[in-house]
Amino acid sequence: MATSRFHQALGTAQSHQHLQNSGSHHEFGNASLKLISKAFKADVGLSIRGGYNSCMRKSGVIQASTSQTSVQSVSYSPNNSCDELRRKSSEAALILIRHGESLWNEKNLFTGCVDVPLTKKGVEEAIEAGKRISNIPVDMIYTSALIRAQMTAMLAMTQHRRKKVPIILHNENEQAREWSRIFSEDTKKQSIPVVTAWQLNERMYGELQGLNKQETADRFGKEKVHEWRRSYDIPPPNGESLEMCAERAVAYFKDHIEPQLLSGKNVMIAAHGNSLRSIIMYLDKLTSQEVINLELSTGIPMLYIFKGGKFIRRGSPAGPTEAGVYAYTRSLALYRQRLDDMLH
Ligand SMILES: O=C(O)[C@@H](CO)OP(=O)(O)O
Repeated sequence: MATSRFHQALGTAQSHQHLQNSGSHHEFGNASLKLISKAFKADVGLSIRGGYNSCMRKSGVIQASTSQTSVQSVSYSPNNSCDELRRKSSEAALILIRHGESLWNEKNLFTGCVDVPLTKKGVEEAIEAGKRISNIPVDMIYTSALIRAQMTAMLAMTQHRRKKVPIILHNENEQAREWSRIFSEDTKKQSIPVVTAWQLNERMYGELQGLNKQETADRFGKEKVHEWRRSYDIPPPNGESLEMCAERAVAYFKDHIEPQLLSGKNVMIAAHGNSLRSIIMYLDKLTSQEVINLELSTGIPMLYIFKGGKFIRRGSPAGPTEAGVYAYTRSLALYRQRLDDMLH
């Protein structure tokens, strides 16, 4: 019985850490983006990514930059001679979004791996999230296998200024792959591959799935239910603990998503409260005590920059305009400037 560990955890859990309010690492604060873009105008000719791409082309490693619709075509070679240069010079954006409100969030039911769609409010949250990331580059999208995460990703992308088309990859068998082939290179260039992975699913909530959260707390006690919901290593009855969820979600992140970031691709992940908590625990190097206090709201995008092998949290866009709340890096400011130039 891990009650004492639970009480210990509860002691440190007095003030919950809401990521969207944290606002840490805001390098450029509230400076207007125009000013940022101007300040870094000198960097325009010296595109970091350009240098990296030519290096990759020379080495024959790069396939089709952002245009490929098959993840299999991405080749990442850790021993490549250009790797060091790439690691030092390139940066990639990583956006994490917990899905918008689902019909079972609304009813306060434990959901886990039950595949429930969004509510109208959830649809609106996803669209709002999309507005906040509409100036951040997205080259690849990863979602769980569950419809609420997929709806969120797709709805968010309807707001993106670049207007690329997110396309779900069907790699389940040879026929699915063959039947979903695209035969135009131009069309491929205007699309974003969307990879669905069960490993990013919500924590499997075992025998709590479908139960009302309040009724469960009334029946088993508030503390026991908090332990099931937020402790790191105590699983709910016949379900996954956060630790077990991390074993598949973080492993998937390291094996499949990190190599994309390393190769300079900007990635968005649409997933769930607990699969994302486990990934954030890895990114922010949180302890099993600290992660207890980590709460994610529905439909709030979080931005990380991957640079020099490190993940830097750039705050979370909680304000009305993303420029004021995101801390843009030089490359992001440049990307936005290009969008402005292209669209005006
Ligand atoms: O029901 C669930 O699947 C999750 C997320 O909504 O609940 P909890 O807040 O307990 O992690």
